[in-house]
Parts: sequence; structure tokens; C-alpha cells
Amino acid sequence: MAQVIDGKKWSSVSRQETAQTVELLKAKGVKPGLVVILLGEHPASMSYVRGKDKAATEAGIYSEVIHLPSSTTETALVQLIERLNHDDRFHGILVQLPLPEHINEQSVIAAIAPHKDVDGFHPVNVGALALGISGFVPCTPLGVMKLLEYEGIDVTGKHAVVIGRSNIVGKPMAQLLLSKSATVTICHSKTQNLSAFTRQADLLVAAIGKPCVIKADMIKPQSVVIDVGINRLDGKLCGDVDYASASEVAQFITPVPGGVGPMTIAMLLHNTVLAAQRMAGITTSEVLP
Ligand SMILES: NC(=O)C1=CN([C@@H]2O[C@H](COP(=O)(O)OP(=O)(O)OC[C@H]3O[C@@H](n4cnc5c(N)ncnc54)[C@H](OP(=O)(O)O)[C@@H]3O)[C@@H](O)[C@H]2O)C=CC1
Ligand SMILES: Nc1nc(=O)c2c([nH]1)NC[C@@H]1CN(c3ccc(C(=O)N[C@@H](CCC(=O)O)C(=O)O)cc3)C=[N+]21
Ligand SMILES: [Mg+2]
Repeated sequence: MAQVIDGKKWSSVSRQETAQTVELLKAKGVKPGLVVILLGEHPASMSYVRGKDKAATEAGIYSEVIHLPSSTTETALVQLIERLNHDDRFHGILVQLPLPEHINEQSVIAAIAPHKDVDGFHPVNVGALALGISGFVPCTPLGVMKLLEYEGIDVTGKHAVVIGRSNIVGKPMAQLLLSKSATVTICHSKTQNLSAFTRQADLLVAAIGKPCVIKADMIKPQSVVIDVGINRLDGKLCGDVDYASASEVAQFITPVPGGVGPMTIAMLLHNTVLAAQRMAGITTSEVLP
């Protein structure tokens, strides 16, 4: 039986660390602030945004949600972001994705000041990650790296197979694993003979968005399986991995829910506090006890 990586537990550890940093920043007169912009009434997005708002407040972060109609124009949204770029209450700005069809996501992301882009989606931060210089790293792949670190899993020299090449999960995930000296393979919907790759994976990261496509016979025995997928199947949440059978083969596995998802939120809070620290010109050593 695989060891279950408890994302809920580790996210609470991480959020407590963040809350401590918030206290130290407040003692220096800095109150970290996050603003989340949500367009429309998509139930899942509304639920994620509520979760982010609640977690930020619990960590002592000043949090606001700006909820706008889905008919909001791209121009109005960009103008709002430009105003928030100059609003000192907010160190982090997050625009909940996906955006309505009539809005160009890349134009909106590009409007966010890179030093407030706590999602790490702005081209400046994407470039920083590619170059291996300091910036903001996207929360979901950062959360996966944090889980591996907490569990003491070293990826050096290991074959990591990432399934998915999106800008928000797959691509940055592959870059982070490469930066930790894993040998990285990226698979996607056009990959031929997917299981030939997955069966070689010492670390498998599934970020596909299709329920239960990764079966036990696609997994290398004693490997680490990270399931990023969040799918709704007859009203229930499930990942991209067939958890019941996969957990018979793997050495470590993340559940859905309770795996990567909670870490994404913890990393958003981490990035927000990091943004506040950087804006105040406070170095980590001044903040950490
Ligand atoms: N836990 C968390 O915090 C988060 C979870 N998610 C979840 O992670 C999943 C992925 O999200 P995201 O990256 O945004 O999704 P995208 O839809 O943007 O990307 C999915 C990727 O999977 C690939 N793919 C699709 N079908 C297959 C297949 N049958 N075999 C191999 N590859 C395939 C696609 O290939 P191609 O490029 O060729 O189309 C694409 O690269 C979703 O379930 C999402 O809800 C997302 C963000 C955060
Ligand atoms: N600008 C932007 N940044 C994002 O980071 C972003 C986004 N847009 N759009 C949507 C995706 C998805 N995402 C999740 C965050 C937390 C959970 C999470 O906490 N999941 C819980 C379950 C939550 C539930 O019950 O629905 C879990 O897996 O245990 C899931 C998914 C962030 N995203
Ligand atoms: Mg769009």
C-alpha cells in the first residue's frame, strides 16, 4: 500500500509558517494584502475564490474579493488592474481563471504588475522561472515541490514524467523539476504510447483534467504519483489517477481531494507574503525567526 501524502496536513503546516511571517511583518508596520478578481458566477470558481479569501484572512492577510459581472469588458478589467497595481493595500493581485470568452486572458495577465503577480503567470515571471532567477512561481507546481520537500523526496537524477503542458501547471512543473535536477519528460494529448513513458516514471505528475485516465498498469512500482487533476464525476471530486488501484502500486500518492489542491492555496498565501516582504525591502533573514 502506498504512503498517502497528506496535502491538508502539509498545507496547514505551510500556512502556519506564513502566518508567523505575517506577524513579524506587521510588527514592522507591513500588513500583507491580497485582492482576488472574479468575473461571473461559475460555481467552482466561486468556491475556489471563497477558499482563497478565507485562508488569506486566517493567515492574517488583508483580503478583498472583487466580484464583477461576466459581461465586464476587457478594457474595464485592465483599468481596474492598473488601479490595483498602484493600490498600496494590495501586494498580490489574482485574476481567477478561466475568464469569459470575450476576454483575452494573456492581455489581462500582462496588465498585472509583475511584482504583484502572485500567480506567477505574467511573462516576466514566466521568463524568470525559465532563466532560474527570482520571481513568482505558479502556486500549483510550487505546492507540488513543497510537498516533495516536506516528505523528504529527492528528485535528483530521477525520471520525472509530467502529463500536461499548460502554462499554469504542466510547463512550470517541468521547469521546477528540471531545476532540481530531475530528468524530465513532458507528455500531452498528442503523445504516442503514453503508458510507455509513464511506466518509466520514478515521479509521475498528472495534470490532465480527465477523471481516472492513469490506471495502475501505467505506473512504475514503488514510484511517486502526484495527482493534480480536479474532476467532478457524478457530483464527486476525483483526480486524473485511478486512486484505488494506483495506490496498490506506487510508493507515495496524493489523494484528490486533500492532496495538491490545499497546497495551491497555501502557496498563494506564501507568494502574497513574499510580495509584501519584497515591496517593503525586507529580506528573509530579517523575517524568519
Ligand atoms: N490542484 C490544483 O490546485 C489545481 C488543479 N488543476 C487541475 O489540473 C488539471 C489540469 O489543469 P490545466 O493544466 O489547467 O488543464 P489544461 O486543460 O490547460 O491542460 C491539460 C493538459 O493535459 C493534456 N491532455 C489532455 N488529455 C490528455 C490525454 N488523454 N493524455 C495525455 N495528455 C492529455 C493536454 O494536452 P494538449 O496540450 O495537447 O491539449 C494539456 O496539455 C485540471 O483537472 C485542473 O482542474 C488546475 C490548477 C490547479
Ligand atoms: N488565477 C488563478 N489561479 C489559480 O491558482 C487557479 C485559477 N486561477 N483557476 C482555477 C485553478 C484551480 N485551482 C485550485 C485551487 C485549490 C483547489 C483546492 O483547494 N481543492 C481542494 C478541494 C476543493 C473542493 O472541494 O472543491 C482539494 O483538492 O482538496 C483546487 C483547485 C486554482 N486555480
Ligand atoms: Mg478567454
